Amino acid sequence: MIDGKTIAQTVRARAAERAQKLAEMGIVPGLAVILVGEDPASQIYVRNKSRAAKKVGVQSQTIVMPVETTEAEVLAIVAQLNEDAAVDAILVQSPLPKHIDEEKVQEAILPSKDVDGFHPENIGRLFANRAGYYPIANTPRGVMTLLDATQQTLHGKQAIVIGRSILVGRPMFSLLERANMTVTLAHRHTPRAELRRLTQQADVVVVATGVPGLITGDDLKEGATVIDVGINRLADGSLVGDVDFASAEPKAAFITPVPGGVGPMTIATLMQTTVELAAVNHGVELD
Ligand SMILES: Nc1nc(=O)c2c([nH]1)NC[C@@H]1CN(c3ccc(C(=O)N[C@@H](CCC(=O)O)C(=O)O)cc3)C=[N+]21
Ligand SMILES: [Mg+2]
Repeated sequence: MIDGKTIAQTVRARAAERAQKLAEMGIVPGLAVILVGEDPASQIYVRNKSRAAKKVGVQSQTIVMPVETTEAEVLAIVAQLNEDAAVDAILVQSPLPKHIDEEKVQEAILPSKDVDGFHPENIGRLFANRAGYYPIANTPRGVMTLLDATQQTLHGKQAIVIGRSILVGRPMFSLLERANMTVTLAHRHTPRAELRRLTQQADVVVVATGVPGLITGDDLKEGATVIDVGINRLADGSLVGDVDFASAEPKAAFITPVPGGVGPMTIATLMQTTVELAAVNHGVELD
């Protein structure tokens, strides 16, 4: 079992150390989170983010806006945060209400404050495998930290990513390819039988679809590493991933639980990225 909570704690502690170093130079990393509407899951994540920020020494502010907020109003807040020297990192919680063009909002955030790594300029840098520092989406980046903690060789092995979102699948594909894996990107149009054939070959399976129980033990190769990015709340209030844990766990060499796997890692990585942006934006070199 890959213990996301413990690994997240290690990442947070390291971010706290670096934030402390910056504070000694008079730089307090600043994170601004914009939440539009009252989606209950989003409220939980945003609360978790501000809690983590407090622990790490990141100055965080959450801007809560009503569901009827216009796109222009969101863009105006983003513009204001772009100008605010105390703000190093801007995150607009997804999903936004349907009347707001999410891509337009993502593109309005300064690439140098784009803590989610969703701006096309940052995505382009990642996809093109450019050198130098730029923010990378926190969920897939956190997944790489989890894989690193398993201390296995990725180089030359096979990976499959299921789901092609900007939040997870696309950047995940790039990061695994960068680790010199052979990567397949599957999605809703991949025929079911084809998907099973592909997952049965894979050494690393990353599932990010929002379909509970999509992947079972029968879909896996013996000894696979299984990363479950899904978070699905069932009618009884329980939280499950996209992987049927009970059947997958006996076949997997490593597997992440839900909750307590990728979720806490995403938040810890967000703190890591915020501290890095503060350093880069103030021209400070961190070790
Ligand atoms: N701009 C933007 N950036 C994001 O990174 C982003 C987003 N929008 N929208 C939604 C997704 C999802 N996400 C999660 C964060 C924390 C947990 C988390 O803390 N999960 C806990 C459980 C939380 C619970 O009880 O519901 C766990 O898995 O153990 C989950 C999911 C960030 N996302
Ligand atoms: Mg500051």
